[in-house]
Amino acid sequence: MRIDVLTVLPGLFDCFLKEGVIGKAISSGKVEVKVHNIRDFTTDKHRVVDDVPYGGGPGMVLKPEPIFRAYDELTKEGEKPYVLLTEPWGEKFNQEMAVELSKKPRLMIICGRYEGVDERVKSLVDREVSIGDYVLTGGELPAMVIMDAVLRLIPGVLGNLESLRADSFSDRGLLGYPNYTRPAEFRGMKVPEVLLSGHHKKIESWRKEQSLRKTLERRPEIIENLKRKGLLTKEELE
Ligand SMILES: NC(=S)c1ccno1
Repeated sequence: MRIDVLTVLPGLFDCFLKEGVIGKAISSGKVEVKVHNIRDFTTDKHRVVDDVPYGGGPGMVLKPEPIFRAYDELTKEGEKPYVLLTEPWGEKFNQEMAVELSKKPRLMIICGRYEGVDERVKSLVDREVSIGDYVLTGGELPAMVIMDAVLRLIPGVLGNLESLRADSFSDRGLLGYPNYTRPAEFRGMKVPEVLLSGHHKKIESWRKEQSLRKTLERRPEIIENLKRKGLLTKEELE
């Protein structure tokens, strides 16, 4: 997969693209991520990327020209990207969308900033995406959240596919089970005996029960939804 990011603050991505699982995936060539400074696509000597809103009002709006120039330049060759725009009022990002996006060969993420982008930029956009109902100083952090959730799903990026399977939200949207590691007792808190038993069937059923219990406690609507769709087994319903 290739991802092109358009932003006025490229430096925000430096650590994200160098460290951890994402950094390794990029350095090993499993995925390609290119961050582009929208200012590099301006033509004036002050490299202006924003302007006051028509009709008045607070703040500044990202101008269309530099973004269109960037899009035209970056899409001259190769597959056309699926274009996302990160904005607070976009479609809510979730694991289902992450899975869908992970199957695209190429993405472009336009990071909103200031009061937002000129509305005409949206003629380039396939999906406006929000990571939550709150307003940030810009769309760069949402872009990193989306890239993290999407890139980890690319085959070969996560060493152990098992951890993908055990993800929260990956089994019918159920929350993940509790995890423990050594020591077996820490400050009087013991690891559940079943996890020390070596009995894989019992461990699996304990994990399933914990996952259902946690989902029922924290996200009962997910259980109701699965019940309505007939996606819970008889045992799980008991
Ligand atoms: N909630 C999102 S995605 C956002 C983008 C910019 N500000 O908030």
